[in-house]
Amino acid sequence: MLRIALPNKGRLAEEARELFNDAGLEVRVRGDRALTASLGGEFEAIFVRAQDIPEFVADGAADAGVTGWDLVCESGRALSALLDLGFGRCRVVLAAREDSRVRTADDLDAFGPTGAGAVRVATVFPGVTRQFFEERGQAVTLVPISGAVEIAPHLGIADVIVDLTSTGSTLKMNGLREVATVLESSARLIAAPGALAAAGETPTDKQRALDELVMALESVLRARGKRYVMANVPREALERVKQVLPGLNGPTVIDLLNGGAVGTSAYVAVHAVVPAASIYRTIAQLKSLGGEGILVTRIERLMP
Ligand SMILES: Nc1ncnc2c1ncn2[C@@H]1O[C@H](COP(=O)(O)OP(=O)(O)OP(=O)(O)O)[C@@H](O)[C@H]1O
Ligand SMILES: O=P(O)(O)OC[C@H]1O[C@H](OP(=O)(O)OP(=O)(O)O)[C@H](O)[C@@H]1O
Ligand SMILES: [Mg+2]
Repeated sequence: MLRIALPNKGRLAEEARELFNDAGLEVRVRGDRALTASLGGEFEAIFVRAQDIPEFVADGAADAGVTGWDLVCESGRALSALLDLGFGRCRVVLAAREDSRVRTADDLDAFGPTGAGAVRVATVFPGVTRQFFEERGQAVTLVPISGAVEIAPHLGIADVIVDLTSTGSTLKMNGLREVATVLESSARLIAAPGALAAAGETPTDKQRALDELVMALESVLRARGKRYVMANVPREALERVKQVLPGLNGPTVIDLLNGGAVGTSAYVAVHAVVPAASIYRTIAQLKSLGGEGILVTRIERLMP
């Protein structure tokens, strides 16, 4: 049995569950507040706080987990990210009051009447923050707090903060200016390196299950940004159509057998996988090349 730790609530919970569902690992919860669930086959989920997942995976309480990279870094544990899951994108940043003189991290050196070392940094990421300033050779005083960090500079308990941002609206709303990026984060699938080989169960079974999980999630993530396009296009426009539809290995071209001999029909069907972001342009280009019966569908999984 491969046990996977998933966030029970908060920013990452819903998208993690959706991704696993899309990959065929349907979360079958026994009740509203159940802490474990079967994912079918040899997979089971435990639902815990995103903050605790790095510890659980590092200690072997779970074989793999889904959590934010920021939390993995903060834990300081040796964990590998097997996959970037693409959601929960945010940054840990250094921010100062808009009305302060601090515009870059270097400005902290000249901060305050007592000089370097006097800068107080409020954060829920003391580990990541300490490492950031250590690497820069700057002495700071950490003010660890557990939430609502943005208010600290206005309360006079800190000069700057290190906190999460994505759209930037919380910083702005609180009169703060982003000064430097400390860390870029997104949700990752994590595992402890070498842990599966040491587990009681036949190591190859767990490792194989984990490999299958990675492949299943990867194929769903790859498919999300793509669309499958089908169209009937004039045979004489085929070369230009190929420019529009590069596809994975170029489009699949299928003869339309409307009574005539193979290779003689005026139209051919073309199928291709294209980036979802430019689908509107692909359709317009196919249209202008005489394309008809254009059909676009989502793809569930994609394995190259
Ligand atoms: N604004 C955001 N945009 C994108 N991802 C975010 C954002 N805020 C947090 N995250 C990601 O989600 C993770 C969990 O944050 P979440 O808000 O769910 O928990 P929390 O508020 O830190 O803790 P809790 O609500 O359990 O007390 C973060 O560590 C980060 O990886
Ligand atoms: O740049 P933005 O898009 O404004 O996002 C940043 C905010 O999002 C997170 O808080 P969240 O909304 O998760 O609330 P929380 O403080 O209860 O965790 C984070 O702690 C920031 O406060
Ligand atoms: Mg939050």
